[in-house]
Amino acid sequence: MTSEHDQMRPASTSARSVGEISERFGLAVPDASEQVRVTGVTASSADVVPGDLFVATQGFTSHGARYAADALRRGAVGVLTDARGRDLVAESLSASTAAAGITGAVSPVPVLVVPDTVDSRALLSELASWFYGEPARALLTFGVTGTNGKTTTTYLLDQLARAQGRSGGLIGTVETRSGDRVLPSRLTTPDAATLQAVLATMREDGVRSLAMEVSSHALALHRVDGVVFDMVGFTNLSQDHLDFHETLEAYLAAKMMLFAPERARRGVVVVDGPWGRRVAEAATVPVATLSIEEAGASDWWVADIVPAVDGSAFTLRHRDGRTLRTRTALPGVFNVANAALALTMVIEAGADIDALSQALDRSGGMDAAVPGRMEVVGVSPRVVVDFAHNADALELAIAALRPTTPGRLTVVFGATGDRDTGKRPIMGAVAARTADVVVVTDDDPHGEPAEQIRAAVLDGARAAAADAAGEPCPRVVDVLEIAPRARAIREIVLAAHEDDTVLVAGRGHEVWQEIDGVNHPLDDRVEVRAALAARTNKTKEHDE
Ligand SMILES: CC(=O)N[C@H]1[C@@H](OP(=O)(O)OP(=O)(O)OC[C@H]2O[C@@H](n3ccc(=O)[nH]c3=O)[C@H](O)[C@@H]2O)O[C@H](CO)[C@@H](O)[C@@H]1O[C@H](C)C(=O)N[C@@H](C)C(=O)N[C@H](CCC(=O)O)C(=O)O
Ligand SMILES: Nc1ncnc2c1ncn2[C@@H]1O[C@H](COP(=O)(O)OP(=O)(O)OP(=O)(O)O)[C@@H](O)[C@H]1O
Repeated sequence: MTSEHDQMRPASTSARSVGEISERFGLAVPDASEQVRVTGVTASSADVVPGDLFVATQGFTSHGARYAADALRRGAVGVLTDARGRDLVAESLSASTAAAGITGAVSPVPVLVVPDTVDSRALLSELASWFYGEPARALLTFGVTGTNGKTTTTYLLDQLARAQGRSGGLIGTVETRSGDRVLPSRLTTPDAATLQAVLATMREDGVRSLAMEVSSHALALHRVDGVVFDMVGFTNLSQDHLDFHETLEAYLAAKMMLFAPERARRGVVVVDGPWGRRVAEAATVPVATLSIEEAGASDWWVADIVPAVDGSAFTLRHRDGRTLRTRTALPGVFNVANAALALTMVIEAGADIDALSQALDRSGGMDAAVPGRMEVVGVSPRVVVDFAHNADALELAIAALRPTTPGRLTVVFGATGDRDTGKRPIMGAVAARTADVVVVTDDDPHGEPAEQIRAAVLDGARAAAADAAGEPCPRVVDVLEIAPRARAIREIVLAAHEDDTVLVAGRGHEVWQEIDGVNHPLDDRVEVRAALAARTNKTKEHDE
């Protein structure tokens, strides 16, 4: 494989000729090129493997056609692009020839041009799905959308597929998994060409069930147009990603696209909030409703939740009397919501509730561990690493840990640069309203000065801490600023008492911190373990 990145491609694909592609999609192409054989499709020059058709679309930062020379050098046998892209392909090739001299020049390839009336991203989806033989049809497909809980719910769906004896595939923020093959993911939902190649790989690997996260970006940018999910699920909606969607209404509208016949056959919607109720009402495919908060008002609901340090037991009930009692090892009521959604999706997709119940009893419940999601890295003091990176998730994560924290609850977190700036003070305020110690540090600053991001978070935290101090029952909240992040984690873990809880929020499974376009290694779990080890050594030295 010549790609810079690891990727999943099916070992065998039926080659299609350029003539076949141009005819199928009504694209003009020079006659002499019709016999050129295409063996793969990609939208990223860095991912090209020899024989690929390189689909060059207009992006937000550049036009893919600018990378045509790179794609050809890696073995692309054709380029599909729009009218502007055709000119850019020519520019890219002549610039590359000028730079390399005639001997290093890449040979021109057929360029298929998409008419102005056609959306190139939508065409990419349709083309990739057709090219790989509509691989989604070979799988039982589950798609999950919502602001929070997608990753967790897909891991739980994957576990349920395995409990039912089906080999599972997974696509989401943390990783992409086909049978035993695992790759770290670059996006939550991959671009259409990558997605269809992964689905074709799963079909080849004998995977029978797919659990996949479907982000709002993916829906808005046509990444999943080539899939009609057998079952889709909606977790919740709260403020996030407004740098992209601009308004919550537009964000909801993007999520809603999943609940239409073009994208899904059926769905399950958590209706514990106004947004979920709107999704259920406006869906144009049949949906079952699920509530965690209210019994009897929806098709399914959760009852008898018994929370514990190591997860919660709960009962899922249907209005027709069907029930299933099980447990999830993930802490917090919000994880009961994720577990109940996964169960309901599987049951609504046709699983027998009693057989499922027995399978779960045998395996000890829903014990899927999700990397960086409420991951307990230390027990005394308890140190939990979580991916909460918006106000709603942060509040719920802190609330989930409060009942089992005899001492003080500290939260260490920051906000990302260049993204949804409005959520920063809200996150600061939420943290100060719910934790005892708020430590504001850095997340991924991207291209923004880190101190500017921290200042916005601190504004919200300090205002809420002042409010807490003035309440009838005053609450003392310490608000600290410590950077960089590794130092914040180390200092807080070293200073914590044994009965305290430290929540390190926002980065979960991530292993790189991006500052000004440069990736620096940073894994919260590694930093926590190092701080815990330093703590142990300090205690030993003290005892000696
Ligand atoms: C807004 C957005 O989603 N942008 C994604 C989109 O970028 P774009 O279309 O603007 O592309 P571009 O960077 O202008 O480049 C134009 C074209 O040139 C191609 N190119 C570019 C460079 C190169 O060397 N060679 C090359 O061929 C690109 O593949 C692209 O087709 O397509 C790119 C290639 O697939 C993605 O890397 C990029 O994700 C950016 C980095 C991103 O941060 N996306 C986030 C916001 C995102 O998609 N997040 C969601 C949800 C997350 C969540 O719920 O928390 C997700 O699904 O991950
Ligand atoms: N059902 C839920 N409701 C609210 N918050 C949740 C829920 N499930 C998880 N969370 C919180 O959101 C964080 C992210 O969870 P998860 O990764 O499962 O969601 P996600 O939708 O995949 O997020 P992202 O798209 O950003 O990767 C968790 O670490 C937890 O703090």
